[in-house]
Amino acid sequence: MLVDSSASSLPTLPADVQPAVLQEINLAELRNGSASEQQKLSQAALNDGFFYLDLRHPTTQLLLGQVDPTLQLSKLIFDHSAEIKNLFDVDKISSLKTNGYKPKGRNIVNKDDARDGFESWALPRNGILKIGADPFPRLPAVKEAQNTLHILLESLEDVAQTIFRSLSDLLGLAPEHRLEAFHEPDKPSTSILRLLKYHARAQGASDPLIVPHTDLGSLTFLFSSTPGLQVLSTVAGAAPSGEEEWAYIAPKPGYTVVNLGDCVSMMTNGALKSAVHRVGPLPGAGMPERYSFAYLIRPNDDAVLRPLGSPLVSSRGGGMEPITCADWITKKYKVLRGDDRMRRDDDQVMTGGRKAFV
Ligand SMILES: O=C(O)CCC(=O)C(=O)O
Ligand SMILES: [Fe+2]
Repeated sequence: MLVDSSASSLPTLPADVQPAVLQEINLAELRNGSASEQQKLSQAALNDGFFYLDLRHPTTQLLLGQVDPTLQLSKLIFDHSAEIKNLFDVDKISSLKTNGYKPKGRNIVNKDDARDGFESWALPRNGILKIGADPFPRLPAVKEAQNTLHILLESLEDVAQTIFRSLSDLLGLAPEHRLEAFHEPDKPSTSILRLLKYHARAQGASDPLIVPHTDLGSLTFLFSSTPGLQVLSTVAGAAPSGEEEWAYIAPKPGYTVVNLGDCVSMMTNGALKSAVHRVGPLPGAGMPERYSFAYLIRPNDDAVLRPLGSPLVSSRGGGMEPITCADWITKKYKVLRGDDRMRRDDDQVMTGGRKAFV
């Protein structure tokens, strides 16, 4: 069966669940310099770390048109036998985990070593956009989808530039410190398209399917038509205590869910928020089978992450040692894989110290 994000048979959030209330930003208007859209982006970036981006304008139809074909590719890929998928084991074929397959259960979801409930497949932005000379071993199905993937990534790179411009204006950054200068579209980076398949789980188990985490990148564009994504709330709409601090982010057709990641948070000493999120079962309904994909934009390979000079960026305390994105990837994956269990700074690495990684 083909994946069709408009299919009415897809699960929805139970009616009594109050979803997170996020800013809704119109991309076409943001591009045109709309003050109200810039204001909403500032609010989202300084407070929530998550927002909805409206892609329904005629100028973004081409991008939106690649969403279902990408979900179809994802289904095709995960339908391969374990034997074939394991030939592309991400931990064997890619040192920085930018290309290949991760089977279900390889990552931890808590400090007791419980294991995740999803398969994922990383596709390297350098390979798809033909930047640099890294080898790009891939399945025939990926080769055949090259046109879709190229349009998807090129379009999202362009959207990211619009967001970086607006955030750099907000921060009042000097030209050489502007976020665009760290994310040049024609320079190599460790950006990836991550395809995800969550396995169905019967009602009852409460463990998340993916560990509470902040994203290892600068900006993430998320696409899924099935609920399950949750944000640890500073976001309006979520209750203030206990389990209920997790608010579901309802899928919104025609929109992408965008979140800020570790890199921009580190570059602004936490002024730009990288929100903790996870994927969990639906209340009273267990976990439905769920496909999603995320494009994680990361800084260029030569960028060093350290706080930038801005009136909004505090130069005091809380900042981390300067680090390259490659070193951050290595450090974070050690925690994620459970290689380096129970270190004192695990929660810092996984969730920016939000104590959500328990
Ligand atoms: O599947 C989702 O909705 C979220 C995936 C995610 O958080 C990630 O890939 O970093
Ligand atoms: Fe994430």
